[in-house]
Amino acid sequence: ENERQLPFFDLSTIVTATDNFSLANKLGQGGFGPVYKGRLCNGQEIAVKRLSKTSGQGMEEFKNEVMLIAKLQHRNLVKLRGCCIQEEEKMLIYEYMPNKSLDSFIFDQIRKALLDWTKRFEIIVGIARGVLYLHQDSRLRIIHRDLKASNVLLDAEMNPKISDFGMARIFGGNQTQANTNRVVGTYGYMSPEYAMDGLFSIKSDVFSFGVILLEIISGKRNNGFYHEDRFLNLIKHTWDFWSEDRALDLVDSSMAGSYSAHEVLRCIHVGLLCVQESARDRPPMSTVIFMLGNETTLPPPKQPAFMLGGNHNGPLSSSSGTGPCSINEKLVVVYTLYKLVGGTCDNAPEGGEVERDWERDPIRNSTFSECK
Ligand SMILES: Nc1ncnc2c1ncn2[C@@H]1O[C@H](COP(=O)(O)OP(=O)(O)OP(=O)(O)O)[C@@H](O)[C@H]1O
Repeated sequence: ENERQLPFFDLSTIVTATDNFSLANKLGQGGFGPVYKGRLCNGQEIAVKRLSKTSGQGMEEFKNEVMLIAKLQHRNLVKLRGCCIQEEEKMLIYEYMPNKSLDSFIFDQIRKALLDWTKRFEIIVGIARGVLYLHQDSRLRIIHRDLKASNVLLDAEMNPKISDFGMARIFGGNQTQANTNRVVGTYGYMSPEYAMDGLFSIKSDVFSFGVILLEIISGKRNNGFYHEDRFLNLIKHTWDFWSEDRALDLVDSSMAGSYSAHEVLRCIHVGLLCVQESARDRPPMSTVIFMLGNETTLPPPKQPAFMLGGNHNGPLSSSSGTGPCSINEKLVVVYTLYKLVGGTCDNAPEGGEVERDWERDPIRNSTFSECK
């Protein structure tokens, strides 16, 4: 029992559990490194994230962060069971989620049919509750910073569980610069103030949540989205439909019309409130949950931030021939274009919540300011 409280696993335990990190057990490759499925000798299934060796963080810091994060518990968070450290190797051990990630359902032509409206609505509310816990209810106040459909895993009952929370802290340093592909793959979910100015706050998570919500309803990715031969993104698409009073045209056709139009419209409305251009206008997660579950009058959404998605073969590819241009180059282009067509740039989140990547103290990282 004593051992169970310590979240440290022996390397030999993990080697046995994963059959020496066999290819057959590899679940996938994320920006932090490969992930393996494992089975402990008591039969419990685990997922092992083997961190690439680029982390600059010391072992003691790493252990401390894992101990803090492992204490967070909520039915909509993937449980971090602990870690395994051996010389230069660092691994994170999570509970295993048999249904993989949300993106493997909502963007898959066959599997998306398994998600009817009731289930999709439950998933939306579940994600919202998980994020609220991170923002408000846990001992540590956590801004996730990388909320996206592939970071929402599904358990055996298809309950959504958020993963990868606390990675900024666990991984140390600036996680978004750990891997370029990672950034490119993720920025369809980034709020404009985070993408452009490195400002993150609970409101940048709200923005990402709004994108996931719209993706769940439409079955389309915010990035790399084409419509009638035009490169569009889902946010712009939603806004256009909404403005033309035909928001239901957004709904994933695999739901075959069997949904409550009233509920769907309300959800789209909430999604649009979450992706508003100005962080200040976006509701906090507590309000989001209230709005999803109650018949209150919602304020009209203001124009969202129209960021183009993360398709680096898309119209913003570098022409230099030296590989894709940097994320910031692309975003500057997009954002400048956006401003030229009349968007405003009043993006500063409320005072006190604004944090800048480059000003963060990597140890006493304010993403995790302790709550009283
Ligand atoms: N606890 C888990 N249970 C089951 N599968 C998991 C678990 N954690 C991760 N996976 C799977 O492992 C793969 C890699 O996951 P990971 O979170 O590292 O990367 P990602 O979300 O694809 O990208 P990123 O690192 O940018 O977040 C994904 O296919 C994911 O579904």
